[in-house]
Amino acid sequence: YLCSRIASIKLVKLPLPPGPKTDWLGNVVDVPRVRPWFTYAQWKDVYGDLIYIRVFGNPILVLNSAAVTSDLLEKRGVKYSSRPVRTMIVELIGWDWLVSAFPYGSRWQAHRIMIHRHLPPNESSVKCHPLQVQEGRALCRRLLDSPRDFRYHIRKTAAAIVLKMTYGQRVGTGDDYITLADKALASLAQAGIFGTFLVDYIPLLKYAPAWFSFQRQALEWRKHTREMVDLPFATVKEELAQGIASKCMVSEELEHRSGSANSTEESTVKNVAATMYAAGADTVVSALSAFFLVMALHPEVQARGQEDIDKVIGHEQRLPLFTDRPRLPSIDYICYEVIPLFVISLSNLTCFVTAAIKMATCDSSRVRSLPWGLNLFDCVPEEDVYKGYRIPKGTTVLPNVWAILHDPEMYPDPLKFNPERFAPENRANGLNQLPDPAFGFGRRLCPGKYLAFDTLWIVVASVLAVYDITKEMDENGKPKEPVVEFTPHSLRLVTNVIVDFQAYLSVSSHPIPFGCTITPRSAAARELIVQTDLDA
Ligand code: HEM
Repeated sequence: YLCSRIASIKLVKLPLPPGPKTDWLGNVVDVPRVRPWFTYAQWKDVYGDLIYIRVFGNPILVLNSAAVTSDLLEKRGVKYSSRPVRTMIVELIGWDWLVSAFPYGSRWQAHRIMIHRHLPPNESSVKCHPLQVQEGRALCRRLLDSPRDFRYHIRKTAAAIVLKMTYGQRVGTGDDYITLADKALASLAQAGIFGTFLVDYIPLLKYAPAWFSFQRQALEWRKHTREMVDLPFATVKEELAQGIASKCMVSEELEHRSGSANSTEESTVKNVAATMYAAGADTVVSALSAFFLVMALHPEVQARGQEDIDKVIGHEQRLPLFTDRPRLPSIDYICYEVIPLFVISLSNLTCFVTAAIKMATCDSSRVRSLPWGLNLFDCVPEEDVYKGYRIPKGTTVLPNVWAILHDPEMYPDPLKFNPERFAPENRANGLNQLPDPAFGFGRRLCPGKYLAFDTLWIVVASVLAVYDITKEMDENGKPKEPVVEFTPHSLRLVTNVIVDFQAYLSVSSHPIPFGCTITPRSAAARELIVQTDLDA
């Protein structure tokens, strides 16, 4: 007992990690509301890779390099994988089913195991490939009919893959679910910012009578949140009872239990399915939108990808398949370089920040990224010591993914959009590592990583095989520069997020609406789009 007392006294004496000065309330005053990750990256020169700040009294530790992120979130994953419970969002509005918001523990683990049954942790989910090929082709068809609606089409593509996989629903019949999910996800956008409601600061207020306005609001949102989880699940259950259910995650899990799932098992299936949609649809939309934007801006990159596709399959008069992938590395490079362009968020901390970024709009200055931010994150459940610093219990940890993916020592000329950086000859000495930090770290690493990347790959390959993406023309026939800015996050679809401190984390960012022209590359390409079977 004495030893542990002495150890804890010693711990208290250890210094906190360095960080900027605080005001008399203990808050850091000069954290910008917009793109704080840039400021954190700049503070690296002054304070180093670990920066400790306080906001509204809450301790926050920013991790500014891949090395410290790996040390804490990966090597000490047991301590650094939890999430704080947020009163308004989780307890009152009912986002208690969102796996990405679960505190670390056995409940999270049971859900995670089920996710891995359907999304293998270290490899592509090959059984999803036919669906992804099909949706890539369907997208090409839709683009032919109404190319100007490309944003709407890619949203359908992303939703279709996750919906079919989880609930066996096709988009069309699944559109109702998309609307339902949008309504629920909108509550995250509106209530997610920590502090929007007083109950975030004073959790005891959750016991306030139902006539309080925040309670009424929470109740209304709760209805949508519950419906998002319950309704599609009930539909699959009903279809199973009638013997007409398609093969999908929910039907497989329920069949596996031969209809005798207990209520805990049933709720695990429900939660996992709804989380996959919440986590997987909007993030992929961000990626695909960013792809169209950079293709309009970088015709030379597009031409290089098309040239490779033509060499590999052009003469076969067909659209790409996953089996072509080993021979089409340039498509992989484009996808890798697109990933740091959009933001995902995740997190129990968050933002609402204007992640609007000026990406390069002209030939000379190409910016490789930006609206990105800090990856989500974890709260420390017990005091820890790292590099001689004390990390207090309850500290929220923010890995600054932007800084990691734009570290000039790792990614030379990091703001240049340059897919070729990922070619083997440019990756010697640990340079230009794949942008894996975009998918998180350690035990909470995104389980949809391979699914997401495969979707991106097949869409990029299919679209480039048959379309040219160019800037729109103005009334004088001159190219119009697309608006190159990113939203702080999608107002309608905020995925994966438990939003916390305003200006501390970015959620999910999309390019703000921009125009581009999408035309078939040739008459043969048009014919190919029309003639190709959707099924691979
Ligand atoms: C480009 C697309 C995507 C990106 C960039 C992305 C990124 C992330 C990140 C950064 C996290 C948090 C990881 C952490 O806490 O360290 C996460 C969590 C998660 N993602 Fe993704 N994701 C994407 C697509 C998907 C897809 C398609 C799915 C599934 C269909 C998915 C399912 C999940 C789930 C279930 C979690 C929660 C994991 C947990 O808390 O244990 N994601 N994602």
